[in-house]
Amino acid sequence: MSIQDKKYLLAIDQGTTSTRAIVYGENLIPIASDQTEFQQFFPQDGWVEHDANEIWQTVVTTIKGALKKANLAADDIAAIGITNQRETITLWDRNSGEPLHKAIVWQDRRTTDYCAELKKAGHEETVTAKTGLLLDPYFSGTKAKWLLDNVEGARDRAAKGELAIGTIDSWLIYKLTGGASHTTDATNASRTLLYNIHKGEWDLDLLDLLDIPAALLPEVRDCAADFGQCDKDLFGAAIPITGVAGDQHAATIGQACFEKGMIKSTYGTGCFAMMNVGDKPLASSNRLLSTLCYQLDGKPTYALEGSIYMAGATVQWLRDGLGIIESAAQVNDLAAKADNTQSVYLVPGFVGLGAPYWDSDARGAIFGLTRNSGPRELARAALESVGYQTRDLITAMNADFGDDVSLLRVDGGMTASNMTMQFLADICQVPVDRPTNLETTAKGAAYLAGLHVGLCPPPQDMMEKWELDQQFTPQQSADWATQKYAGWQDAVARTLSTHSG
Ligand SMILES: Nc1ncnc2c1ncn2[C@@H]1O[C@H](COP(=O)(O)OP(=O)(O)O)[C@@H](O)[C@H]1O
Ligand SMILES: O=P(O)(O)OC[C@H](O)CO
Repeated sequence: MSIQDKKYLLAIDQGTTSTRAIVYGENLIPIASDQTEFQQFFPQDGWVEHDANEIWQTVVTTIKGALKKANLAADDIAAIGITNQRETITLWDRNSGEPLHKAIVWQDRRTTDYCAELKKAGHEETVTAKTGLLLDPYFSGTKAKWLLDNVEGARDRAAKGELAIGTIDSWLIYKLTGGASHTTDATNASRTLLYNIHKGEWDLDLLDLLDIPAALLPEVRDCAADFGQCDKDLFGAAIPITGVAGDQHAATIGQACFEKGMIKSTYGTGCFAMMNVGDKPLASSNRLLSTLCYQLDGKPTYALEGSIYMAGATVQWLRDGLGIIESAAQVNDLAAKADNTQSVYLVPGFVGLGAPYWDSDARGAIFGLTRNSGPRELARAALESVGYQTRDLITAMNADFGDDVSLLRVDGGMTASNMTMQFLADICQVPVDRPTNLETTAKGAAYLAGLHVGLCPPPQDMMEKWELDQQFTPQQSADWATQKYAGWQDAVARTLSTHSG
């Protein structure tokens, strides 16, 4: 069958806790999917690792599972798109394809001291100017250096050209193509701390600073490009891989935020807000990240990003840590019964605070408890913390962008909570739009793959096809929002590790 006769696309969504494969039919309608979780390793306090081989196996089984459920053969698939947890890094042997160590996950804080040393030595300004990022252990570069310094023999073997390094997309492409392609896309590259977002290339000064040999790194391509073909022995046909983007970038594409000023916010475990800022990078003066939004036809489009570590994960804490609910969905009924006269604030700094505070040493705190406070007020405070944190990001984005955000597109598991979405609209004082398709990440990856093989229309058409499920408009006054938010700001100030009280 020639590629023009094939109607189906397949997206791999390789996330932090699970891997999903989704088969799409015409007009990007999902027709079958398969999902599997994999093990999280916590070898020390603050360390988080994944077994790259296990991830690879989950990709193989979910692809086979999704094809089976769709009743299709590999030969029916026109192209594969890959989207992935970002920043997580793995080092492997180029010949055997075996990892030398477990992958170091984006949440891992083992390079905190090294980042502090680099900051102290005055390197942050240069790093931020070149990459748009901050000297934080979140990003891949310092993790890559840790691997080279700590895996026995890695530096020698790297010097001999025997090793390869890459983010999860790059690892999966390598495995899918039977070792034929060591590539990545510009969005994933832009999260490594090694990629110059202005020049669109690996930055030799930064590679030098972090002591990482350039020969280890993958070749960087557009998001819709030829990344190689699957080894036909894997699924029975040599399916081309033609779309790749980091998960938050793919969600921005899946939400059709193709115009400057459009913003999406994804509420899963954490929350990641991304604003399309057009064809020039916008340096943040408010501790946001300046990053790639996507790159098509060799032309980069840039974004401002705010990353929050705890959104739905705070609801999980109510369930698993406090035991006051049995399922995430129950939080809504509980919160709906909260006493409106109480002002309880929960600052979810369980693993530190992300944007715009970037305080690794802060820890969670609850303020405003009275003798009448109980599970109901805590449930409401947990949901509201998501709204307050989003207002933090929007305030920073408005200041950086120079124009106020007028609409927020949302997606992710937590958007099922109408109460959270209404509070989000009220506290941010902007309409919140929830689309019919909440699997925007996988959809974005499938779109990129389809765009390259001519199965998907240009971005403008995608914007017209975006479908609203429900809009939440602000029901409270701006004064109400300002007053509630002032209480949050006070609570955060008292939670930061620099607070002296
Ligand atoms: N009805 C709900 N109300 C509030 N939170 C919810 C609800 N359903 C799911 N969640 C939260 O959403 C998160 C799951 O969203 P998902 O997008 O699947 O996350 P991820 O892709 O990061 O694993 C969980 O942390 C869960 O606590
Ligand atoms: O896998 P997720 O959905 O938790 O996303 C992780 C982000 O890409 C980390 O930057």
